[in-house]
Amino acid sequence: MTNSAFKTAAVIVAAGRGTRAGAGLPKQWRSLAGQRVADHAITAFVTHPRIDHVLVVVHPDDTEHSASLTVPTVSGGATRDASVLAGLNALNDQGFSHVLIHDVARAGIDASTIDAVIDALQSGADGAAPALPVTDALWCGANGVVTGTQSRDGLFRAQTPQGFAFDAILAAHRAHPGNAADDVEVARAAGLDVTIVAGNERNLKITTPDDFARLEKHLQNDQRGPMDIRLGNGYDVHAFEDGDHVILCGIKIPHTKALKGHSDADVGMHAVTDAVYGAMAEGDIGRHFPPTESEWKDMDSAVFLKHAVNLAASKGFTISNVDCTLICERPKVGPHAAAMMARMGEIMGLATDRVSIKATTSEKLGFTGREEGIAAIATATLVKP
Ligand SMILES: Nc1ccn([C@@H]2O[C@H](COP(=O)(O)OP(=O)(O)OP(=O)(O)O)[C@@H](O)[C@H]2O)c(=O)n1
Ligand SMILES: C[C@](O)(CO)[C@H](O)COP(=O)(O)O
Repeated sequence: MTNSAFKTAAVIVAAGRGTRAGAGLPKQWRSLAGQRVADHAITAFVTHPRIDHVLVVVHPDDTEHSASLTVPTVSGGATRDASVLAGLNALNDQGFSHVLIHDVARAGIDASTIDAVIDALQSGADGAAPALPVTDALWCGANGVVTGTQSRDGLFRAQTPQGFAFDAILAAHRAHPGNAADDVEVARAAGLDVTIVAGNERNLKITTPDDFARLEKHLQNDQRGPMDIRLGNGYDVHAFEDGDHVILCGIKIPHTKALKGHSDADVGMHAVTDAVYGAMAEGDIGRHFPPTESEWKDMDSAVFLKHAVNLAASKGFTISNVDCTLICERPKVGPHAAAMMARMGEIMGLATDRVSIKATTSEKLGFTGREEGIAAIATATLVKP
């Protein structure tokens, strides 16, 4: 069959009462991730480029809800079979070569599953439907006790949309006595072969109250998009002045000079703090703690780093790692590096294998080589899942 002769309708059955989903509004009219269950399912077909027409089968008592649908509707019957047949009868003689029959309750239906069914039909299959292989062990049971086991070999969990040549499935439904589990059963009773295509876990059928949350989780995961990964860098310099110790990455180290600064002049911690701010495009320490404000005089720089870490957490970021290089001839950093990593990890709530503190000299070149001060450079990685 050429593509021009291939004209596909979708029948979405939505006339059930949803009794297993709990009391109240039938499940198809309840809200899920910002829109009604029915709207999720219908939109997937209406927006699909290979679906030419969408018909929704609704319950006559639901006009208050179905009136706002933007696709044609017909009234369903007392059973799923009867509702499907009502939909097929309504589309008869309208030139559709094929039809996809879908449960409105499978609101997570995605375009690629619809494509897989249509691909199989275009390859010449009488019928095609998505399914997932059974992966759990299967038991028989009675009165809360296992009475036997059942092989799962060759067993599948059937999904919709189930697609068929239009005239063949209409004739099959008209001839069927009723009470079929699905349209594949009806088709097979009429001698049609049905191809299995890959199903999808998010194409679950909302049946019980828990299924709303399960499907919502799938939809949210899909909407979440790629992980947000940010890198920030920080650079700081402090000059030496008279004194007997320096504070580097939170550790007091005896030295022949001190570092000059408004706060405790912890050049390493400042570089890391600026890297965290930088990853969020949140400026630097000076923006959050202006040196013109006396309250930050001689301040423990842990206050600045904690502020940056808390700001990251409030924006949903986790700090994945930080790496800081101290640039100085003296004091020697190596003997203190482990204590520095432990202290920085403690402040940031990070394991020590995510905090790297290392040092280099500048081979006696420049201001660090002349021991006029210490420089530090840092990188931070922030991740939002
Ligand atoms: N008389 C019926 C019965 C069911 N369906 C539709 O068939 C699909 C699968 O049925 P099911 O999940 O069993 O839905 P309900 O019949 O609504 O649920 P319940 O059995 O819990 O009442 C649903 O999209 C449902 O709306 C239908 O159109 N007409
Ligand atoms: C059609 C179906 O969704 C395929 O898995 C399923 O058979 C419908 O079953 P229900 O008993 O009407 O929920």
